[in-house]
Amino acid sequence: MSTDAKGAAEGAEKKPSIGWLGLGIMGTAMTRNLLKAGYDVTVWNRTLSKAEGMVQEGARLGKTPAQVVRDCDITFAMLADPAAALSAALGEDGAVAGVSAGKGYVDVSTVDGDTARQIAEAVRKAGGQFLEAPVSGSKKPAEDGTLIFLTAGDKALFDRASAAFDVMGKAKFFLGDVGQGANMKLVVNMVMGSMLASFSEGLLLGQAAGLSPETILEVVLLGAINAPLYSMKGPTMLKGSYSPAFPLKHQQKDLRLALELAEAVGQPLPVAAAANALYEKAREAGLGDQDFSAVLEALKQRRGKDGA
Ligand SMILES: NC(=O)C1=CN([C@@H]2O[C@H](COP(=O)(O)OP(=O)(O)OC[C@H]3O[C@@H](n4cnc5c(N)ncnc54)[C@H](OP(=O)(O)O)[C@@H]3O)[C@@H](O)[C@H]2O)C=CC1
Ligand SMILES: O=CCCC(=O)O
Repeated sequence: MSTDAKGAAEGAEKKPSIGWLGLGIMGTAMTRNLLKAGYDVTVWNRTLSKAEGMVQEGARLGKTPAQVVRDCDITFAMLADPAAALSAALGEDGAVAGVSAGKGYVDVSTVDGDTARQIAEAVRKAGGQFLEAPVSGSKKPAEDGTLIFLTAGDKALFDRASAAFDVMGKAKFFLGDVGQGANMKLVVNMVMGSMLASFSEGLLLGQAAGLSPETILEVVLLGAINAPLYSMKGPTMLKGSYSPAFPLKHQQKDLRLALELAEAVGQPLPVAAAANALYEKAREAGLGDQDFSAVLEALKQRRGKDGA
């Protein structure tokens, strides 16, 4: 076959059918992009109404995670936390019950390495392939198809799922054995949580000292500490607007998981531990479903309470 003919044959290769478990902020946007790219997608969500919304947009409805896996070549899971990922994979009528030889299961939720390894073991025992693939990037990159996939596990599944990753993302890393994707994701989100907590402290310190928050933001964005995070979140934080792109409860979960990883590998993380305590307070104050930038509000509430 000539190179051109081979290229055309590869281009015409049949797309794998895709299963999707979890239609929250991220899962909804990612599924939508797969549908737009012409994939045959079957969805399941714990709360049925969200899945029905995707059916209106062209997806098929799966009754249980197990049925989705049975009906599809590759199933992705985008679920809240380790408990949700384990329940959808290993619970009654969970995904693993539908796994047989050749099935692929890609968990894109942010979980810890132990959770990913438990699911990997069960999927492989049932004859399937497993890949963890947590993502860097939030609601907007999910909508724009510019996420960054941090994958590890079965390389053959990475290759089979690559075209779908390219629809949903702008970059993909294969990091080796299961657990390394989770570890990379937790490193990134630990830094991010501390950055926004520190930025919030800067805003409040400056304001308490008589500076304008708008000018503080302007100076930050011009200098060496400028980051896309501050230009994205800064303006809405100044307005006190926290419509969730990345819910605060998930940021606190990621700090908690990073601290557990730190304990396991013997690496002290005093800054992340302090940030985690602040996000915990924010959750206690009822801010868990707001964007994680609402950590600013938790700090505001502490003024005058900490002997400051
Ligand atoms: N939002 C973001 O910016 C990013 C989030 N992430 C990570 O992606 C994952 C999903 O995030 P996001 O979409 O924002 O979260 P959401 O809170 O919007 O959605 C969570 C999803 O998990 C489901 N779920 C929760 N608990 C259970 C359970 N016990 N059993 C089954 N399903 C459950 C929810 O179902 P139901 O609708 O029934 O509640 C929903 O589909 C998280 O791990 C998060 O840390 C990663 C990168 C960016
Ligand atoms: O896990 C959430 C990541 C959010 C982001 O990368 O902006």
